[in-house]
Amino acid sequence: MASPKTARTPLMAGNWKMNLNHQEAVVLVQKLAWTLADKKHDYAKVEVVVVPPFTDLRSVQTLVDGDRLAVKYAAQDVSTQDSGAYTGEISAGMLAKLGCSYVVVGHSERREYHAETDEVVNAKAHKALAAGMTPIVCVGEGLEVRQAGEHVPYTLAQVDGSLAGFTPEQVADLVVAYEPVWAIGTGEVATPDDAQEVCAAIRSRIAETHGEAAAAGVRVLYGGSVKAANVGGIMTKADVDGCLVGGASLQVDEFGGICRFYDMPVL
Ligand SMILES: O=C[C@H](O)COP(=O)(O)O
Repeated sequence: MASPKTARTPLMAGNWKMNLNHQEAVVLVQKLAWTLADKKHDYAKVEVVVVPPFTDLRSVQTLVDGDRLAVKYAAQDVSTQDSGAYTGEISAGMLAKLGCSYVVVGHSERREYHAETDEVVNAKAHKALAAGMTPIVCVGEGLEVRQAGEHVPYTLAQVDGSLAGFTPEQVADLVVAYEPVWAIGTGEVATPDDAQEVCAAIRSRIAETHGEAAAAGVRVLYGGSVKAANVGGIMTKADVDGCLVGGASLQVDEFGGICRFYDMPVL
């Protein structure tokens, strides 16, 4: 398949989940920017995205704008609705107004604790894109599915459902994050070959459903216990274009190291 990895800009996204208040958020983003500035980080070479809780976004926006930082930021979720009587929901328009570049949709914790189906994830991804943000569409199997050897078809079914109704041009600009649930927050990182197997299958499926150009453009991330120590090996894989990082993104040195993956040992 014609999908040279070099044509895609690596993306490192740090999903803070329900951690850090708005003051702590500002401190972390400042420290991250300083750490990367010390290394003369080229943000055009590796995109850096933080994904704070909703309550932190305005403070992060103020810092990023005020200090003209190249760090981008994203939301962890978005409503399927535009406005109205949906208590607790946050619309894509609100997030776009705050300057979010990306929106994570369909994270396994949303799928598990909030019963989000592929249909809901798909609706959220469409809302994000319509508002000018890039969805980071999460997919991935649980332990039982993995043990049954069904992880590839299971994940591809999620890809099909979550990407329904997008044009090939839209898919080319999307981000898909493969996160095997058994590797999230457990310390059980998938091997680089495990990550490559499913990320390659996702790209092949997109080639079938949306064409070669979409497959060549779409960025496929791996997520699940990524750390500075193991990112080097994961990023050698041809179909892994970056990482969606949880726990390690709360530590500046860890996440800074992950963003500098090409300086890290390949284990
Ligand atoms: O969104 C991030 C993933 O859930 C991975 O989390 P983790 O790096 O803590 O395993």
